[in-house]
Amino acid sequence: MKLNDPTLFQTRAYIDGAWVDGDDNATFAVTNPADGEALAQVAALGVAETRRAIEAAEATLPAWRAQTAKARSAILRRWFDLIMQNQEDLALILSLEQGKPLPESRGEIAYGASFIEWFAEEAKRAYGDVIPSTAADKRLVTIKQPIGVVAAITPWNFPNAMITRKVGPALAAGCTVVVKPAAETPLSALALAVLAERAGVPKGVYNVVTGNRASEIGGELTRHPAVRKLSFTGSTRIGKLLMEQCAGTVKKLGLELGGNAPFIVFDDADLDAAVQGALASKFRNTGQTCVCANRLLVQDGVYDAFAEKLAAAVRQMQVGAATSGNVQQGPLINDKAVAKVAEHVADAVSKGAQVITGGEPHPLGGNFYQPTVLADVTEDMLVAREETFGPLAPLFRFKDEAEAIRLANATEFGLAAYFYSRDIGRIWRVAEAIEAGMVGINEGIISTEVAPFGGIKESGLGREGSKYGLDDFMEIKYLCFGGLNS
Ligand SMILES: NC(=O)C1=CN([C@@H]2O[C@H](COP(=O)(O)OP(=O)(O)OC[C@H]3O[C@@H](n4cnc5c(N)ncnc54)[C@H](OP(=O)(O)O)[C@@H]3O)[C@@H](O)[C@H]2O)C=CC1
Ligand SMILES: O=C(O)CCCC(=O)O
Repeated sequence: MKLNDPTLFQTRAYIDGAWVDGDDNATFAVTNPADGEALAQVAALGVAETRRAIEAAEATLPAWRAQTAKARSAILRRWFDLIMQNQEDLALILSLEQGKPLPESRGEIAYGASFIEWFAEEAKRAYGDVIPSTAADKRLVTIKQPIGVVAAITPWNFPNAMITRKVGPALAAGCTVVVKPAAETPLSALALAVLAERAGVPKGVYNVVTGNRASEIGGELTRHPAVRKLSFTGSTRIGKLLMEQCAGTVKKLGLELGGNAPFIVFDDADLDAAVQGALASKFRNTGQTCVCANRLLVQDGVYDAFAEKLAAAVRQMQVGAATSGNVQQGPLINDKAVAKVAEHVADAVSKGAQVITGGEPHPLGGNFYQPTVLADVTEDMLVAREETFGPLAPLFRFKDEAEAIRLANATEFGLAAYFYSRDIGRIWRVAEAIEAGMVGINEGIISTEVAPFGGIKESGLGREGSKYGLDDFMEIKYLCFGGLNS
């Protein structure tokens, strides 16, 4: 890996401002999903080291939260500047461990940095209230205070931005953090730690516990009473498990879990715009985002035309390794991910779906799968219920608006949804009827640091980013001042 600044490449965990090995010196391999090449052996930590990280975060909490919001903001701003100054190196590390094409990785670094910049600004706006009193001799006031030590467990699909979207508001609020990055992608988390240290984040405020025994690290993070909030992005199965584990110490929870996003194309849609939106939403990060369109619902009158246009565009997509030039689709993260796409395709085809394009592992082999479009997909197929998390666009057919809404909401998930229409009445009706935390209307890309990201139903709890994001890391304290008449 040829970096402009080789010191960004770290393989030891970062606890209390020091780079550390696991107590037993164990390591685990981080590989490039494009070719299986070993990139690094990274320190594999366990329960004892996790506890030390929590204790470091606890010890430094009083000093960090005592700093003025302006002082914390200045440090975060320097961290943002350093991330952007090192965008190219960070993007390369990210692409090699995660697989997304370099331009997408550059985009993720800028997106990730934007949360640090945004919360550096929001740090200064954690206002309380003065509540009109119900008694003449009392004054009622609220203040906001940092919740305490935060644990963040992050996924491999956004190795940078899922950390900054949690750590930015936590640090801005005055919390300290222990991050456990996904075992597939710890190098991006460690590179962020190098820059945090350089920016002046004090020791113990940002800790990174690397490891490949997630249940041990997660067990300690959810058990330890000093951890007051757990922020998790990942699968619904693990989110539910962590929720149970947090019950014992009643931690506050932020959960960004799975989705099953509908992408609806009505008869009156601008079809070319809908195709562009579908490409962006479905195939971003090779289909591996929780807000990726999972079910494309297309109205009868435009079904064939949309299918043809989408398939033509998908056939043009270049597939390859992240660093191999003009590619739009990288490898999937691992062989399990490839197997899930293949299972969804096989199940759909066995029940009558038609492959319009793709439908097979890519000739490049390994973790590459062809970008795929399936037609005649129906509700009894696996793709209707499960998140594929891969480059598969299944086209369902519907007759009218009521059926579209019924199909869209026929899922336990409620993260993102998208629809294309030019009828303003329909736009309002559908936007209000859809059960999702985020709705893209004539738009396939909805993520930005200034808007609230999060889901309803089994897609999670809380909102990240935006003016609401800071509150999730703060407690409201009510102060009742009495005795004013004496
Ligand atoms: N909402 C989203 O953005 C994401 C959704 N997913 C969905 O989940 C599916 C499976 O992906 P997968 O990577 O297995 O997702 P997981 O939920 O298993 O992993 C996400 C994070 O949780 C950690 N983790 C796993 N098990 C535990 C545990 N028992 N205690 C504490 N932490 C734990 C992982 O660590 P480790 O890496 O060490 O196992 C990782 O850091 C995907 O196909 C996709 O459908 C996946 C990733 C992100
Ligand atoms: O898949 C995820 O969990 C992260 C969503 C990426 C985004 O913020 O758009």
